[in-house]
Amino acid sequence: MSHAYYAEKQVAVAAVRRACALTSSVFNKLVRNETLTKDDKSPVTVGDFAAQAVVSTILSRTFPHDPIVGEEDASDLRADTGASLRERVVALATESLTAPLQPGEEESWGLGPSHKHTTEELLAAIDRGNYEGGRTGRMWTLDPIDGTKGFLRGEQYAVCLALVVDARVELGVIGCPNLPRDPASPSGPRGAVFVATRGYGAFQLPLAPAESLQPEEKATRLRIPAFAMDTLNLLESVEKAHAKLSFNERVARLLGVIRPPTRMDSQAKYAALARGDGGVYLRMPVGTGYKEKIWDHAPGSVLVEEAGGVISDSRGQPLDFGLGRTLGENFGVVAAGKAVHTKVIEAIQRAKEEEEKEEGQ
Ligand SMILES: Nc1ncnc2c1ncn2[C@@H]1O[C@H](COP(=O)(O)OS(=O)(=O)O)[C@@H](OP(=O)(O)O)[C@H]1O
Ligand SMILES: [Mg+2]
Ligand SMILES: [Mg+2]
Ligand SMILES: [Mg+2]
Repeated sequence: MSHAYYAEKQVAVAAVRRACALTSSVFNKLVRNETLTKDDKSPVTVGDFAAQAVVSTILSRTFPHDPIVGEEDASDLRADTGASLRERVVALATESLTAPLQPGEEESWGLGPSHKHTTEELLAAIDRGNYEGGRTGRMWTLDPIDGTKGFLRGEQYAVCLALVVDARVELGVIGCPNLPRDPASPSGPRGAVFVATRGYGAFQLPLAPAESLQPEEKATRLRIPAFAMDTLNLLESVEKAHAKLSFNERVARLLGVIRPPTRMDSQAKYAALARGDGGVYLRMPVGTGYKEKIWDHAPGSVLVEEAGGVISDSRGQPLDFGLGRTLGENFGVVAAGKAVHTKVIEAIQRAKEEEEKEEGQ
């Protein structure tokens, strides 16, 4: 097989799968048995750091010249006060990296029982995520746990990785350990990986590598279906501090949407959209001047586009992944199937006018 970025896709899927196994095990070992309440936020911190160490280690072996824009850095772990956290991160990352090779993985990726990983190497791997981003060249962007709050609640979160080349997202991988495999059976088996390479479509793969000896074999191609306004619903953030949900309500009313919104943490929202489980991703800024991070949208954007959808800011302008670690000026994010997207942008305009009128009274 030799489609564009095929090697990158194989590595990225494997890395995200390893990181998903790690974060699930952190949740089972540390969160569910209440270690969290004793030691405040550290379980998630441990999960974030260790997952970033694992993905970055794999990328540094396979694509040593590619910089990484990652959410986390190791400064807290290097501090004297970080000693116990550091030990746990090193143990978790080592356990994950030295687990037996899975189908499709190679020992030269730094994986398997024969490899040693020193503390300094793992901290350096985390710190490789410090790249400042930019308009030209290749770079990866990594969110080791997207939807931290969802992770802690045992709800949705995602391990997210994208390859950006000259400010264009070419490849996106989103691992969703808690997402139902089949949206038609919400209480059925959970866990899936979503992958899109630009020009080659969007796919859902099994979370467990052993279930897909040939990665394409068990892949389901994703297309956003056409929605009528009475079947449409909004996909939105759980956290009120992350998005202006009252504005979403206004937009839904103007669109004639009847179904209630689906609230879900993380880029699992983009995965749901890509497979037709919800018709619009709508995220409006809350007015605090927060700048959206590229790792929170890069993988989701290519997934949605390859599923036949459109993603833009709330004025219909493309998202710009070439500005650095953030999307710069924040005017929200809208993603949907083509026809619906146009209607949502219009409705947002009307909703803004409505809001301004009310505020002016
Ligand atoms: N103030 C503010 N405004 C907007 N967005 C913010 C804000 N603060 C955080 N974040 C980012 O939101 C990421 C979580 O994804 P969502 O907001 O889609 O989900 S949810 O809010 O948790 O339901 C979350 O990603 P993680 O930190 O990886 O969990 C943040 O990057
Ligand atoms: Mg995030
Ligand atoms: Mg995160
Ligand atoms: Mg975070």
